[in-house]
Amino acid sequence: MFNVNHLSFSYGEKPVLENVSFEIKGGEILGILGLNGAGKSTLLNLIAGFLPSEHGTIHFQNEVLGQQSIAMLETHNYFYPHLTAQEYLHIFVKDGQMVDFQSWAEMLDIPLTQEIEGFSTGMKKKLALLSILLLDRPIMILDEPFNGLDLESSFLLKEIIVKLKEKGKIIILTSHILETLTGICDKILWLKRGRVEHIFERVAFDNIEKILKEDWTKLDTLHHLL
Ligand SMILES: Nc1ncnc2c1ncn2[C@@H]1O[C@H](COP(=O)(O)OP(=O)(O)OP(=O)(O)O)[C@@H](O)[C@H]1O
Repeated sequence: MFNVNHLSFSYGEKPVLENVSFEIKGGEILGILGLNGAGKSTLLNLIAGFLPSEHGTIHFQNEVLGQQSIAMLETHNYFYPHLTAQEYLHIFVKDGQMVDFQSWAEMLDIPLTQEIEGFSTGMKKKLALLSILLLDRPIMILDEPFNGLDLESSFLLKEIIVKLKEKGKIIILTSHILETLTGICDKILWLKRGRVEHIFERVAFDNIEKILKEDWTKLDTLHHLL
């Protein structure tokens, strides 16, 4: 079980997350939904330990979450440009771990011997994704993993996420595409201005769009402007 309890965070004087709590079981996928600036990336960065948590607790299997339990795919991926993909991936391989690089690379269309400098955005995303798959941690955090992926890669990524779930991983992901989240998630947490507005269980997924639209007040302005 993975538990986030009463997590709050501010950038300086600016509060960004307030009293965020949720829990996920092994083999569950939690989607995080929220408008731009709602605090999704901040929440994921706190969980991954990239930001210092100030208030609240994060536990995995009844212990304070350790970084060795978690792997995160960030929205933007940074690489040393003159490494080849293969050299980069080798950084993540554990002693004795057998990896069929060739098959992975062919499946994801990653040119193994090419320097990362010449990679497109989508290729970099897939390389970063493969690197965290090699880490094989029990908790996988994917911040907008579908951004920049072509149709085939998006389809493959969905399959990968479902396989990871079947293996008992805990997966937390964000997406701005509602259908992406409703298609694969077990629960969807709606983050609104840094607070948990609602956690939707799968049975309530059909209502999400209606509920979100009721919350949006800008349509009148749009009709007025056009
Ligand atoms: N390094 C930072 N310093 C100060 N404020 C920040 C910083 N990073 C983010 N913020 C602010 O924190 C709030 C939440 O940002 P965050 O990136 O977590 O939102 P998000 O939900 O991931 O947004 P998006 O959907 O646009 O990616 C925003 O108001 C943003 O301006």
